[in-house]
Amino acid sequence: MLEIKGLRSGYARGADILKGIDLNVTAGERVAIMGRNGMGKTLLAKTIMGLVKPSAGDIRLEGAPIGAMPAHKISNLGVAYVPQGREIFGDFTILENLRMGVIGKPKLGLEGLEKIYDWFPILRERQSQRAGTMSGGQMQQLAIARALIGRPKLLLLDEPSEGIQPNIVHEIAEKLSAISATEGLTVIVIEQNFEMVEILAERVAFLENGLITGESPTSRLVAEPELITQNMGL
Ligand SMILES: Nc1ncnc2c1ncn2[C@@H]1O[C@H](COP(=O)(O)OP(=O)(O)OP(=O)(O)O)[C@@H](O)[C@H]1O
Repeated sequence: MLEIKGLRSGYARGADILKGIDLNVTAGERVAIMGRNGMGKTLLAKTIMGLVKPSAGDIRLEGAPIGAMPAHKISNLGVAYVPQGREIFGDFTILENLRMGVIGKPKLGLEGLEKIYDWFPILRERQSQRAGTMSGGQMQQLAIARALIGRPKLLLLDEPSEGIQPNIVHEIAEKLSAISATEGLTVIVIEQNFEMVEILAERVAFLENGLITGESPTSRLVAEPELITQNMGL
């Protein structure tokens, strides 16, 4: 459903950090992108989302070229992004934050809210409270829920385990796997934390020096964990 070929991209003109990314993700698949800090994982997510324009290469979503599209159009085609750091509006209530997930989507209202609340019951319980009062794990659930309420086909997550306690990391990974399985949601997760990757992703692609330098089924990395450090150039 997502085909990336020869993708080059950078934050500054003429300084490409991604130097020819090739990556194919099939519908309903859950793929993790792992790599050392500063390798351009966030840039890859931002480029797929249309927040940074590629300087070369091709990105296709279900066959349609999206590389030159602005972010709101890509969002309307069914791609959602949960950024690193979550970007929750702490002064707004949980429900108000969820409403933001359907802004700019004229065909969607809050009809998906009950399903979202069934997936993340803490958000139902606390819907009228200010989001800034929640724990890191609860805020991450809210950020994911805000992305899901727009009914994406492809969900991009950037370091969702950051700043979250291990038991909540497991819970979020299991929840996302279940949602992906029941809804056919395709997931690309940028993640350094293998505990989340192990539960959530079926396959790992390693990003090193601007290229995808290796790929492996997650099960193989569980059996041979030394492959993780080798592939990450550590
Ligand atoms: N807004 C920006 N303008 C210019 N350079 C940037 C900007 N944001 C990040 N960079 C640099 O671009 C490179 C790639 O950053 P990016 O955040 O995409 O990597 P990453 O693999 O996601 O790293 P991390 O795991 O630390 O978030 C890094 O060297 C970073 O310092």
